[in-house]
Amino acid sequence: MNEVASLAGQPLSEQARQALGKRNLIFVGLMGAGKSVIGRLVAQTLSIPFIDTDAEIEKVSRMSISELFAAYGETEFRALETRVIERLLKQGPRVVSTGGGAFINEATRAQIKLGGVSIWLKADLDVLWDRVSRRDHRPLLKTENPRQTLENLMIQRYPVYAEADMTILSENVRKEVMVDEVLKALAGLSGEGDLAGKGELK
Ligand SMILES: Nc1ncnc2c1ncn2[C@@H]1O[C@H](COP(=O)(O)OP(=O)(O)O)[C@@H](O)[C@H]1O
Ligand SMILES: O=C(O)C1=C[C@@H](OP(=O)(O)O)[C@@H](O)[C@H](O)C1
Ligand SMILES: [Mg+2]
Repeated sequence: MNEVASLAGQPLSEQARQALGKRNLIFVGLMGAGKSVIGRLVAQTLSIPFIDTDAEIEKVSRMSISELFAAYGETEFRALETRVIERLLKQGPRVVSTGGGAFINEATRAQIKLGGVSIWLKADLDVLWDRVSRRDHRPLLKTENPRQTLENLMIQRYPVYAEADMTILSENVRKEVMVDEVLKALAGLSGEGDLAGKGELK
């Protein structure tokens, strides 16, 4: 009997947790995809510690993301983001929700690929815009036409996010439904698949 078959009959959350094993679970995707919110809920469901990289960056720098961008610029922010994520991924297993640009940075992407199983939360422009336009704390969207900026980022970034291990559509469904989608995808990580052993913490 393979690993998946032996897990059948157990609650989905338990199947997902066992399939993930000692690996980190890392959410990537554009602003508004739901990485922070869904990541936290998935972590609670799996009883695995949760960390949001933006929150961690704000903690270590004692500045908000907007303040960091304003004071040091995006390049410095990315360097800090890379260092923080490298450290966090070594402390797993954790559910790690990244900021939208993290996976686009080559060094950070390489760490994420080595450090666990990545999930791209993919959403269309209308869904993202509806969500991000309700708040104004995202420095990259402080432009004359933020919807156009978001669309440009989609065009640039979607081919890169597609390198994540798994893709889940983020739609306007209840958050619990999104969590279930994630658990189902994880439960499908069989002991024999391409992702077996990938990102296993030593
Ligand atoms: N499935 C969903 N249904 C409704 N609202 C959602 C859903 N997922 C996320 N949101 C909302 O969208 C906004 C952005 O979510 P957030 O997790 O901060 O995205 P990200 O971290 O990817 O930028 C939040 O207000 C959040 O509550
Ligand atoms: O897409 C990006 O480059 C960014 C996304 C933000 O995180 P969320 O995706 O959680 O909003 C935050 O890291 C920063 O404003 C930059
Ligand atoms: Mg976030």
